Amino acid sequence: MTETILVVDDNQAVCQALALTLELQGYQAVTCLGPDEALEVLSSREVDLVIQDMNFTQDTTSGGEGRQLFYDIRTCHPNMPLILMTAWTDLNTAVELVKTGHADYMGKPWDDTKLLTSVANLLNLHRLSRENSTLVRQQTQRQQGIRDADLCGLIFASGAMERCVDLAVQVAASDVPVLITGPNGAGKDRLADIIHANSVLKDKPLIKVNVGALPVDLLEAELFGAEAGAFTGATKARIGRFEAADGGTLFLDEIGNLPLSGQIKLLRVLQTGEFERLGSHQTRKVKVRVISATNANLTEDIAEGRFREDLFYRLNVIELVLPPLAERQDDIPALVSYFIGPDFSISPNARAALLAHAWPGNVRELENACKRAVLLAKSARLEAQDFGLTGQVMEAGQTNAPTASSHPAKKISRADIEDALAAHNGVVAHVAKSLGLSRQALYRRMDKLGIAR
Ligand SMILES: Nc1ncnc2c1ncn2[C@@H]1O[C@H](COP(=O)(O)OP(=O)(O)OP(=O)(O)O)[C@@H](O)[C@H]1O
Repeated sequence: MTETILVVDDNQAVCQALALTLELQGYQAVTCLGPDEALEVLSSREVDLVIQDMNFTQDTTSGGEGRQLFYDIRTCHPNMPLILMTAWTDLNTAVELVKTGHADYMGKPWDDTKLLTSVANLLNLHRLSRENSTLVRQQTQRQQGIRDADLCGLIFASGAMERCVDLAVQVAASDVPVLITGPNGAGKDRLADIIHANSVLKDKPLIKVNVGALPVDLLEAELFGAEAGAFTGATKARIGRFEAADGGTLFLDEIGNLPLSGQIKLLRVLQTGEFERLGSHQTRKVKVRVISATNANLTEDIAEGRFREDLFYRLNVIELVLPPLAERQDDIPALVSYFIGPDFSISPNARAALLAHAWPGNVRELENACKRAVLLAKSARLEAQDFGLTGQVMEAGQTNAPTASSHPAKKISRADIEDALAAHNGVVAHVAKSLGLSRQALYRRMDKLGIAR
């Protein structure tokens, strides 16, 4: 964008010379011969910088007129960058004015190079301060929006989480589908609660289905319902979760685990609201807002034919990317004090260890570590060893990969699982806990890696 510079000088020749110099540098120059005209221009069009003389009436050399114009401009445009063109008699006044900020002075006759440098510097400074004010304003608005929202007990202190929560609160107002992506235990379920709690549907049901936790053959009956006799063991008719959520919100966790046949049905409900219970030809219709979540790389699943692309775009109208805990370190102390409660505190050593840990199981792992620390603590001041942190620590300078659906969540390796199985004598509940995974997530990972159950 071309920046506009207003030149105010009672000498027409000076105006023309300055305008030419500025225009040759790509600025747009507007000239006027006195203060009244200058103030009129400033009130009627966008100006980015003013170059002004200090005296406008013949035989006046006090600089008083220039000072008056300076303050008149400042009254209406407090941050307007200004360059004062001074004769030696005005120097003291100019120096005094420059001290108020956003201003510079140039002795007459001026040096073109110095003048252009000063113009560029002031414009740059002005741009930065404008950008900064925009950021501050946006942050204040965000914080206000978040303050007014129901955060369902979510604890956070990091900017990354603030942005994520802000987006959740904003999208809550509409009824578009939201896909929450992020690693296990990072708080995707919590974010779904926030979206529902701040939506117009907040008094309607919020139904949650962990798609990954259900056996494939029961999943469709669970989602869409089944008539009696629809499959072995279905002795009576059951309504599905879509019907239960009618008028409200349905949260589909671990959506990446939905088999292809279920994906087709889900796509149809999202498009038309229609579906049939298993074993029935009667078409039913519901109005449900769908929030889904995944820790899987759905774009990879699409490329490998495991997930329908059309369904992905339906679910993913808005994507909320929840960063891993290791990428939002400011949340760690806040979460720790919440989980250990007011009767406990942590030593500086413990704090350092908690910040250095890589948290592959994210907040769930942190919550478990805190519970353990509180149980085993010998005093109210918790030490690093009370948290039992073994295994992964963040390497210096490490930043984990982003968790957008195009990037996989941090992997728990075969060796991690085998080590944990050995350490916990194969007790899956303990292994899952130590890795910060749900039992189902652990089983799925073991199956994928070919580790015997
Ligand atoms: N910011 C937070 N403040 C308080 N508790 C949190 C926060 N984030 C997560 N938790 C707690 O951590 C645990 C795991 O969170 P949640 O179930 O929401 O994670 P998730 O990403 O849905 O995990 P999964 O992918 O395994 O389903 C829960 O007990 C949840 O209440």
